[in-house]
This record gives sequence, structure tokens and C-alpha cells, in this order.
Amino acid sequence: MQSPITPVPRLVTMSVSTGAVPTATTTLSAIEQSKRLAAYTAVDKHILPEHKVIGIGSGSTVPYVVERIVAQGRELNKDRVFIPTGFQSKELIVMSDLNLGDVDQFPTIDVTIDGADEVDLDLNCIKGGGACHLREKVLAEAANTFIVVADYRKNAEYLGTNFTPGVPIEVVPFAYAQVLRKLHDVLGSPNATLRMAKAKAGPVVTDNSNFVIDAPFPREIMMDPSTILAKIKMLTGVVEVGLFCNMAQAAYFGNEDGSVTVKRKVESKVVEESILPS
Ligand SMILES: O=C[C@H](O)[C@H](O)[C@H](O)COP(=O)(O)O
Repeated sequence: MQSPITPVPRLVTMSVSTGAVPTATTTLSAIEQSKRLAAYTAVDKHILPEHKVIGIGSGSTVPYVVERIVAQGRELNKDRVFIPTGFQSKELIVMSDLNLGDVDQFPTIDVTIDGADEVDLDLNCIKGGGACHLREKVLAEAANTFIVVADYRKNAEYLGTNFTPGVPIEVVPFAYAQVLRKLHDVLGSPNATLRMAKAKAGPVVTDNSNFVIDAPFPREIMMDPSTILAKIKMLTGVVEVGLFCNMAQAAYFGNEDGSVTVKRKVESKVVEESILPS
């Protein structure tokens, strides 16, 4: 169950303390502080004592999610199980001494919290900058509540505004050249490329032993992410697309001024509000 926040039609400021701004902030950059603020606020609002099965996403914002969950205390966490979206979050769970589970044991998750590469006005997201979007989508779908946390740079009107590498597409290695050709010639992404590894010769290989293609699309296509998602997904060899459409119930964005912008679905509309720093 989500804790109540008064819905308002557009951005308003509310005299509500985030209660999440730690006192020792000097060692973190503004962006890291924003990630932490978003993560702490989202955990405080959505990870409640009754939640026993919790999905943990991937990326650089998620460690702050886990940090805040750990801070809820051993007593609350001892009866919970945490489901990871990949190698990184599995390590986080284990290193934090939380109970590790798998989605095949717990196909229904109370709440999944995850990062995002960009989020649009309708809470559609690009995900997969860390090549984890297949498992992330499984845990987002399995969750009764799917919450996104990010810094202010990810809060955009349209997908592809600030996050420019393109839509991450996980493909089976055998099919990558054929999928690339279709993206170039048929689906309107002439600059789609196979993602190459940084400290390894050759392509990035996902936790599922697949490759990733990054496919940038023009604005007119990204304004309707559900349509391009369906078209990409139909290509033979595509395992999953890093477009999460109509999945997130809320997104929390930490801002540089210490406020948090919250966008959330209320009766299929997105309402936005701001939580001021204390
Ligand atoms: O594959 C990676 C995931 O989708 C991440 O959640 C996404 O890239 C956002 O990561 P970060 O929190 O590092 O911006």
C-alpha cells in the first residue's frame, strides 16, 4: 500500500520535509546527492512494514535504495526477501546481509524499486543503460507496485531528450546483425549500433548471455514509445526492449535544491508534486 500524498493536477510546492536529507553530504556530488534523495524518499513512502517481497533494480541509484532499506532495521528486514534484477543487485543484497530470493520462488512482488535512464511525462521509461532491462522488466511486471528513482537529469518531457544513446535492445547473438539491419532500414533508426564493452574486446554481454543494441529514434517516434516498443519486440531475435511503457506507478526525482519531484499515476493520469527539503 502506498502512503498517502495529496494528488494535485500540476506542480505545486508543499511544506513537507523529505526527512531524507542526511546531514553529512559533503563527500557526494550534487548528482549523487540527488540520486540518494530520490531513493531515500521513495523507500520511505513505499517500502512499508507489511511489504515482505521486494524487487531491487540495477544501476547507480539503487545502492541508495538498499542503504535506506537496511536503515529500516534488522527486525523489519529479517522476514523480508529481496529479489535482484541482475548480478549487481544480487551482490548488493548479499553484501547488505538481506535475504536473497528469486522471482521463480516469489512470482508476485510487493514493491520493486529501480532506476531509469529517462522518464517522460506519462511515466514511460528508457531503461537498460546498464544492460539489465530484461530482468528489470520481469521484476517490474511481477510487482504490485513499480517505483522509479532517479536524479533530476532523467526527468524529461519526451524520451530521448537527455538520454541520447538510444533505446537499449537485448538480442540473441545469432540474430544481432539481422536485427540491426531491420532497425536501420525498416524501423527508422539508421544509427543503431551494437553496444561494445569498455574493458573487454568485443560486445557487451548481458547477464543472460545476450548482446545489446542501442537504437536512437527521432523525436516523432519517441513521442509514442508504446508503438515503437511493439514494433521492435516483433523483430525475431529481440529478447527485450528497454522501453517500460505504462509500468511505473510513480517516479521520484531528486533535485539539486534538495527537493524531490514526484510524478505518480492517479486514475491513469500523472500528477506531479514537489516535496521541499526540511
Ligand atoms: O540497465 C540498467 C538499468 O536500467 C538502470 O536502472 C538504469 O540504467 C539507470 O541507472 P542509474 O541509476 O545508474 O542512472
